[in-house]
Amino acid sequence: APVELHFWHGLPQPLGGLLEAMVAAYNDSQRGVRIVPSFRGSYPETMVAAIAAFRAGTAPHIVQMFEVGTATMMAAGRAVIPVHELLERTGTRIDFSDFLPAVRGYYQTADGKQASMPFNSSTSVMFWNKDHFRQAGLDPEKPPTTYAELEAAMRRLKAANTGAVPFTTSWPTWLNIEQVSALHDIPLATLANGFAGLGAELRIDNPLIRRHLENLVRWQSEGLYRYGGRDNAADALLPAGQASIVLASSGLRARVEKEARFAWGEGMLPYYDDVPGAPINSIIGGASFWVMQGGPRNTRSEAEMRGIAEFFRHISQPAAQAKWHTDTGYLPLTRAAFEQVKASGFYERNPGAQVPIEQLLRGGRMTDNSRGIRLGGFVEIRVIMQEELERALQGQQPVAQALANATTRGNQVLRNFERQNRA
Ligand SMILES: O=P(O)(O)OC[C@H](O)CO
Repeated sequence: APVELHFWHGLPQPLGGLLEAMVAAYNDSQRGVRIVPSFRGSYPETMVAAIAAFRAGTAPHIVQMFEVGTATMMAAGRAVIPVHELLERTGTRIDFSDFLPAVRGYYQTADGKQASMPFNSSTSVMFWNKDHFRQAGLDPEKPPTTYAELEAAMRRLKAANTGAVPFTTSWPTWLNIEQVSALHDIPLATLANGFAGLGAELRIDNPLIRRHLENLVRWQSEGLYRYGGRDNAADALLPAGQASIVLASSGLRARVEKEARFAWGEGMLPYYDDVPGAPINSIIGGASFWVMQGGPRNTRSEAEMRGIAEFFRHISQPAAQAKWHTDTGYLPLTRAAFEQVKASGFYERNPGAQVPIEQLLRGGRMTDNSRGIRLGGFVEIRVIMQEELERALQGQQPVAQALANATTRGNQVLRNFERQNRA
């Protein structure tokens, strides 16, 4: 009988279905392994469930974890089998040198060892409703590129009475704090956003982030911006025709393709053009796959380890990568897959689908501020930032207060994490 491997994921539809179809095709392609996928709710819910299951001795073999949980998983000790160890122990070769450095590096330890298996990496982009642009007398083929242009476009859209709010952002902190910091080459935290070790402190209370969040509050009061809720809740607004411009994960493309009943485009994130040197590259989002022990007294067998390693080798191949990228809008993670998709003419047939890659390479100089974020307890810190931002948007506190509070509370989480992990 084949080895059965449990795989928990956190992707909503239609992405979850595409992921499960990928797994089903793999199951059909060989006899040794059967992977059993199961949807466990949002990324944060999946993370909490996997950690609790480890304690109970019932953890899945593989769990999909968003990038925000990376430092936490790296510190999870015995619960996790690092990918480099899995590959060594099973004698499996995966050529990580062909992976995009921004992706591979996000999931590597300080000494360059692969901790988790990159899979659905995204970056954030802009989707816009071309029909609404036409109604507003805007060029539907020219999305705003700067925040000044965005504001002008929002006013035109509002005046056109399209029935939709002009602008919204999904993943509120990813888009409005984390990506804004990266694009403008400004630190989110000290110690290279945490990559240089424990002991980092938040630096989000700075003039650029204050200015941006104050803009959101102002735009909201003028009916130009709508806060769409925490995490990916605002994803629904663009495909439903309820928002004309959304900043969201490039992985939203699959849903827009499926649900939008209007012409739409995919473009780069806007930036503040009076910030010298901006914009540089955006950071990745999305998730990677972590290998877990079953529990404190439930370790994996050699056959299970071999099965997981084989599956990881399979998903690193150009064919699997290219299919996932073109089906969903997530990045092609290897150069080989990108070349294959380019040669197929896919980007000519699907304008905008190359934007995430171009934006990830924009500026050509990744810095400590645009490499990514490696902060312990970042899942919790995001909740704190969302809470404080919400209070500002509800008029309960000025943005300056929200940033001061988020910094104090977030730094407390960082200090606790440091204390628990220094030993
Ligand atoms: O929607 P995803 O999968 O690209 O994830 C978006 C963010 O990275 C989550 O932190």
